[in-house]
Amino acid sequence: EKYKQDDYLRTKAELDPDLSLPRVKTYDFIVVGGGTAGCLVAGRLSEHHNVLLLESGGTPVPTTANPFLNEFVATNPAINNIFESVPQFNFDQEGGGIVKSHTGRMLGGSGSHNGNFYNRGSPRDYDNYALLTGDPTWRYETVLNHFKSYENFIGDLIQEDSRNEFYATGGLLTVNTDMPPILPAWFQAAAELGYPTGDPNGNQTESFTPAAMSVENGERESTYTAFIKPFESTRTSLTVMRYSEVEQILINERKAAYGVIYKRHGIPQIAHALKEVIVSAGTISSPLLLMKSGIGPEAALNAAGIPVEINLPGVGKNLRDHSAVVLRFTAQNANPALLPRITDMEAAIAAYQEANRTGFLTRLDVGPQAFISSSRAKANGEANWPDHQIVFAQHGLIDDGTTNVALALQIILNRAESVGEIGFNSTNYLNGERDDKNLALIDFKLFTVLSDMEVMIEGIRLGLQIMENTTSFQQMNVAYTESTPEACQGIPYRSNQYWMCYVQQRGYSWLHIVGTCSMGLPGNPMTVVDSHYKVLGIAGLRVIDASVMPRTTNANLNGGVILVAEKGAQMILEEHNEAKKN
Ligand SMILES: Cc1cc2nc3c(=O)[nH]c(=O)nc-3n(C[C@H](O)[C@H](O)[C@H](O)COP(=O)(O)OP(=O)(O)OC[C@H]3O[C@@H](n4cnc5c(N)ncnc54)[C@H](O)[C@@H]3O)c2cc1C
Repeated sequence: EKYKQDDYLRTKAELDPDLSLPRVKTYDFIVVGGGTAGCLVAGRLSEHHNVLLLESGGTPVPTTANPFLNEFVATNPAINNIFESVPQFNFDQEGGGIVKSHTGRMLGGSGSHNGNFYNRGSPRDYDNYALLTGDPTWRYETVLNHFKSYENFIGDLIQEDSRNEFYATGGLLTVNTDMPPILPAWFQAAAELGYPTGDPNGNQTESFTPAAMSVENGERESTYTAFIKPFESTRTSLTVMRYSEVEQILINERKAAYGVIYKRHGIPQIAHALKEVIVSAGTISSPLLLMKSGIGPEAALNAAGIPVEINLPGVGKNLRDHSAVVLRFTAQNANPALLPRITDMEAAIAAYQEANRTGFLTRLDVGPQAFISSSRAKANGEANWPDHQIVFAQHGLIDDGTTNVALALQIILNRAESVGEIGFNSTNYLNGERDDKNLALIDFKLFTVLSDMEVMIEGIRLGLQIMENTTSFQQMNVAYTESTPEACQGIPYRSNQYWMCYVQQRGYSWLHIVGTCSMGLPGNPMTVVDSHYKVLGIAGLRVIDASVMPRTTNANLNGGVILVAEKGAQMILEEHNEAKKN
């Protein structure tokens, strides 16, 4: 609230004396949304062009910097948009089936409140994008150069001999490895079950791996801290406007985008773009902004009374997500060397506050992890393209004087075949509603494809094996402690039917949503943008964020979104430099 008030006073002083008429200012590029993708794109383009970045939130609060405190910042409505889904019937039934998606509303976006897990995904994910778009530059061997250009990889590796091929230092965003004391036990469990060990990035294959994190010296690295914050006060070609909500993209009679209408602290403003408007408002708000501007499925636009600029039926469709369940355990004979806990909180905080931060609070609060190929993946000839992920977590981090330590495994289905959508609430729109939270009809539809449920149950069974059937964890006397959901009472315990019921009751969205402005082949009716992110049928307009990814990657998403943004920024710079030369 203080940040907002300070920014409001600055805005008022700047716009005084005339607050009644919108100002019109002109830039080369306008970037809508300063989240994971938008901050990188605005930062990179402003190295060469005059750029306006419009973000509906403000500067991230200091609490966002600590990797351990993400749960306190991820759900606070002052800095997040909290969207409610339409009722879901295949998961989250114990929670009422209304899923709350909390996406960051601040510079850095969801990358300023997320868990700091950093995974690129599988090379096969990008090879698949090349197939889906018909553009070979999406193949991993090519996008690897983009990963290397923005990453500053300073972490340890399990496969040290792969360092030169897959990693680079010198990029603006630091990536590190989290090596918790439990890692050797995790790897031993892998060996007992016949799985290899490896690294999560580089060349992800079926393996147990450490977690990688976007953390430097104990502080969160986001695209805001890496690409905007260090340059904002000195780079005159970069203008960042906070608390600035874009309401509409301006499109002329030649079907070219030439600017945006936005409200800065509620004060109407207009900005014009000489070159391009780039929408980076995230998987929920990007399709909504397109629809508010007349770009989307004709029927939905007609129902809302919005003049149709172009009929693109794919806008809001193809919602893809990671679906998850958690299994809880207790280590009844925990080895404190492997599962250390904080015995002195003040000492832990003091260690964190040293110039060279050390200790518990510099680490991730979850990890290590495993990437597994299900029997469905194997039957599809994709043994080398894992489709689920298992993430270990130690809870109860503060020592309570007992040897009992709470543990959990998250089982995540990363390459789900179930497809959802984001519809447009035309009734609310006709009633004058413009807030995305009241316009989005989010329908995840997770687990609507039966084989997704089967893969999830396979993952659950593997999770139980890791904890219950390996000497590694049995030495700690690990026991499964999750209660039976009420709706599943009476179903034979641990049968497939039981786990199906369990998933329906307690399954949840991992909030790694993509695909609602999907890249694709031009002839595909679901395609919204081409492989260069250009909106079909409208000149001067691109979408660059998670919404253009046609499928989720096989891992936490942020690394993939940063890649999408870096590739986009390089493409735009090349195209406009070429244009200048010509
Ligand atoms: C709770 C949560 C935890 C996650 N944890 C992880 C993790 O540990 N590791 C990982 O890799 N990934 C994680 N993710 C996923 C990852 O953070 C997101 O996929 C990624 O940040 C999406 O980037 P984006 O640029 O598409 O959107 P966002 O980062 O969400 O950015 C969109 C931005 O646009 C702004 N905006 C929206 N509408 C407008 C408008 N009309 N005008 C102006 N501004 C607007 C928003 O305020 C926001 O800042 C998590 C996501 C969530 C929600």
